[in-house]
Amino acid sequence: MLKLEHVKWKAEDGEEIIKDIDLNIESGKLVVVTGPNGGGKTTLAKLIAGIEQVTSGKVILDGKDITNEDITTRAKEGIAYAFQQPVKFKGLTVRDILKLSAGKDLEEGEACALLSKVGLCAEEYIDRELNDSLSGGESKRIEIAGVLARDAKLLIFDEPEAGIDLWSFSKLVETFEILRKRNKGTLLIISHQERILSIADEIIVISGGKVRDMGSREKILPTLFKEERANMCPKEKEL
Ligand SMILES: Nc1ncnc2c1ncn2[C@@H]1O[C@H](COP(=O)(O)OP(=O)(O)OP(=O)(O)O)[C@@H](O)[C@H]1O
Repeated sequence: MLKLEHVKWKAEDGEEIIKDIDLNIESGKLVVVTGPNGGGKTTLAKLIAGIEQVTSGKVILDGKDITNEDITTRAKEGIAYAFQQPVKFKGLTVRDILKLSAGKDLEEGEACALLSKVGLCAEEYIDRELNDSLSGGESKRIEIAGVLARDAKLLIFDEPEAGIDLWSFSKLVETFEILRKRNKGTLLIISHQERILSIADEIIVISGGKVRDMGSREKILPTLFKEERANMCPKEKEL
């Protein structure tokens, strides 16, 4: 469903951050993108969602070349993206943002069900304003609920575990598993979390702007941490 062909991205200073990435992601899969900090995972997700535009190469969604389409058009084509650092919208309530994300009026019950999927008590949060009074973890969960509200073909979550308490995280992992079972759309999750890696159909390891490895969870997981160890500097290994 999603194909990247020779995708490269250079930052403004000319440094090549994404170096010739080819990917083929099948429909209905739960794919986890992992790898060391600074490896290029978020940049890759932004290139897929259209937040950044590729320097060269192609992005193809369901056979359609969307390389030159902007973020709004890609959202209409069915790509939903939950930022690593959620965006705040002063003046809007949680209910407003869920409606906007869904692109339709939501019944009270539907909005509450979305909040419950991310471990938030709807009664307490539905009329809260999206301002600085929300904690980082609360904002993050509301942002994820917004992405879940979208009937998207490709749901991208950037480190959904970041700042989320263990109970809510378990709830979120359950939600990811339910979404996968429904086989409705593809989930692309950037994560370092073992619990998320352990439910992946496919794992893609990104490091130094390249795909270092990819394949089924059974193939990748046994060697994943050994490889990370091999990449450590000698002093670190001695610890
Ligand atoms: N706009 C930019 N200008 C310059 N450098 C950038 C820009 N965006 C990202 N980078 C650099 O590109 C590299 C990859 O960043 P990216 O955020 O994609 O990594 P990541 O794998 O998601 O890391 P993490 O696991 O820490 O979230 C980093 O070295 C980062 O500093």
